[in-house]
Amino acid sequence: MFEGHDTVASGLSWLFYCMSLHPEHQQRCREEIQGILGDRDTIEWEDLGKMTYTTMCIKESLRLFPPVAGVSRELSKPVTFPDGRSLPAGCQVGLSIFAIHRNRDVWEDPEVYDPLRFSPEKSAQRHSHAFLPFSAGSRNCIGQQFAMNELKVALALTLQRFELYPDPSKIPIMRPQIVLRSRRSGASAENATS
Ligand code: HEM
Repeated sequence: MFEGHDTVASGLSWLFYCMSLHPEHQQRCREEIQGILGDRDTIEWEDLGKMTYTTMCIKESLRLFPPVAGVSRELSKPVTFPDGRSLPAGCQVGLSIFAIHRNRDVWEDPEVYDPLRFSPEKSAQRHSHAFLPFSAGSRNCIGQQFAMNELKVALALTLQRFELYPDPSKIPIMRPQIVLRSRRSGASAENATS
């Protein structure tokens, strides 16, 4: 349940929340999706690769609210850091994905939701491990492509029908468990056609 379900549920909840807070990005995604789908209410495989702005919005949401906020590893060999400090083999090391995603040395105004950080040009300038929602290395997430596709499909079909608004009476409170949850929903939806 943790790997395939709770993670996507967390990612989707925070994505809806980000969209509700940023109607301009929400509308740009909606227009992109309408341009791809036209009158269709089903999504074909080829549609997914065309959702470039939507993908940037999803990534920015995964940066600010990584469903898996941290991972841990047991060192199989000693590690020496650039500053000369080192850790011996056998150490348990915790890695905060949440903190990496908000590192001021890497991300300008890290608290700001800005999908354009994930434009191809800006992404190319960044270290490959600056953005790690699916971890990295040999034990990274085997479901990441599937997860991204689920998020795209769910967002596309939702934005086609609904407008998302923030709910000020239910501002979410982050609750990092194994998966980053919220105590409250944070957003509500209204039929986009009414
Ligand atoms: C937004 C959704 C998801 C996120 C953020 C996510 C994140 C992660 C992360 C960070 C890890 C590494 C854990 C670690 O290093 O200890 C992981 C592992 C894993 N994920 Fe995902 N995941 C997501 C969705 C999925 C889906 C949809 C599936 C399956 C269809 C899946 C299957 C797995 C499996 C099997 C592992 C363990 C891989 C291994 O240990 O070799 N994940 N995931």
